[in-house]
Amino acid sequence: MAEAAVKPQSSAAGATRLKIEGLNAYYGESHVLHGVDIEVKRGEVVALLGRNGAGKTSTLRSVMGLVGRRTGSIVFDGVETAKLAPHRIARLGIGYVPEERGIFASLNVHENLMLPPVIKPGGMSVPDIFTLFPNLKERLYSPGTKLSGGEQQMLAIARILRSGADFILLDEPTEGLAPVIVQQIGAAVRRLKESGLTMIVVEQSIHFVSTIADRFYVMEDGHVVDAMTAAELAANRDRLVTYLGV
Ligand SMILES: Nc1ncnc2c1ncn2[C@@H]1O[C@H](COP(=O)(O)OP(=O)(O)OP(=O)(O)O)[C@@H](O)[C@H]1O
Repeated sequence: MAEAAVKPQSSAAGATRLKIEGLNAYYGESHVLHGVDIEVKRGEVVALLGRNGAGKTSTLRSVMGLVGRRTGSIVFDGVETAKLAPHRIARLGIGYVPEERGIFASLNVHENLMLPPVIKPGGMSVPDIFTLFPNLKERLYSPGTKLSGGEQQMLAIARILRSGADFILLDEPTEGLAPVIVQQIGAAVRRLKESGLTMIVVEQSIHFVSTIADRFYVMEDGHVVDAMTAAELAANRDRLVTYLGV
């Protein structure tokens, strides 16, 4: 990837980009998040771990404003976003890659790639995207239906990078993918981090995120029950495995 592919913001590295405090979220009558507290600093890759139904996806959706209702505080780059509409939140530079990937089956790779509007200057150029994910260049005119799971995941990430988002929410990016593709996604995440992007990655297993994340939060029953740094991971692996039931 060329150096200018994703321009790091000028503000100091290590400053807080996202601070979630006392977040509660509801789908209709269903109260799914119960006081989530999470902080992400500039340039970090932060993993959200937890079993099925722990509230990881709901946390990402709350950051984007995509849950029915949310209370508490979600400050992004100094802006309180808890009451903002999803399109306003996206324009601040937050990009969401959902678990289901959302590739349009009837559109080809190029059309899918060009679909989202550019929301912020400094997004990745198409040549740089092809350097990051060469598979996409080879499949440029293949329809969405013909793509493998790995190609769909790469396209879903690429589409968000082109939009100029520099804070990326990745929901279970490796789900159902072969080990060799998981390695490619991991390498891409590391390169994006080197370019200055900040990311939250949701996963159910520690295997993938232990190779990419700086810090880990563990969720259970709609709130954060544990947190650790990458340096603390090895000493706490047994505890993590118990949380995750693996
Ligand atoms: N649209 C919805 N309507 C009602 N309840 C929901 C909805 N989406 C999720 N939930 C509930 O919210 C809780 C948290 O789900 P969430 O998807 O955030 O968990 P998760 O940790 O991401 O798990 P998964 O890996 O299964 O996505 C669960 O009890 C789930 O059943």
